Amino acid sequence: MQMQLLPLPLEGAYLITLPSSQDVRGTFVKTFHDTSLAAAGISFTLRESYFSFSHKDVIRGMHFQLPPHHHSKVVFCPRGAILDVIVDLRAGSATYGQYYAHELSEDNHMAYFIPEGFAHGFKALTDGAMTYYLVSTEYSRDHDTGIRYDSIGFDWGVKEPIISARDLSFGTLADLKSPF
Ligand SMILES: Cc1cn([C@H]2C[C@H](O)[C@@H](COP(=O)(O)OP(=O)(O)O[C@H]3O[C@@H](C)C(=O)[C@@H](O)[C@H]3O)O2)c(=O)[nH]c1=O
Repeated sequence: MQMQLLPLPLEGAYLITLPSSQDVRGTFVKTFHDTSLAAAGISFTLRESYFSFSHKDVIRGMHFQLPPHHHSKVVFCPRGAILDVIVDLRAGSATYGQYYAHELSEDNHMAYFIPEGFAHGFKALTDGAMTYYLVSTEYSRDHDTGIRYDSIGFDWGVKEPIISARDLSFGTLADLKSPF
């Protein structure tokens, strides 16, 4: 089962169509295939994996880890649906500060490959939406940070999101001095 990687306008980021098959028992979905990523020039070593469940209209983000614990991630949504957003934070990048948004869901079997130097966040479109991560570094509390979700120029389509106090405490994209 090869994966189709669609290059995004933000260089190095991809949308992946996860290969799937259905039969009388249900659905089978492949979530990671090293050879497919390598064919796109991506070297990814899995160091940590986790998932969250979110109520509808929860926003989590926009998160990243600081160097030297910065990472790339594969993100997908095995249950429900999320509106997933990435922002290029690479100093000197032609698309610095630009975002890309796409729905990931249990129905479309889409995933992101998010390279190092990006912030990531999402809005849950359904109750109990599951967000699943494969990550290339381990969690480091002292390096885990972010920028305000509402400072990236993206219309999240929700007036009063459910969001953590930590996510509301972040600085803005405009005030960020890129660590990447
Ligand atoms: C991310 C993370 C959190 N934690 C702890 C910290 C805290 O007590 C609890 C919940 O953490 P958070 O509130 O940061 O969870 P959450 O807001 O879901 O964090 C996630 O957000 C999205 C947008 C991402 O891109 C992920 O990489 C991750 O940062 O889990 C870990 O132990 N390991 C981890 O890898």
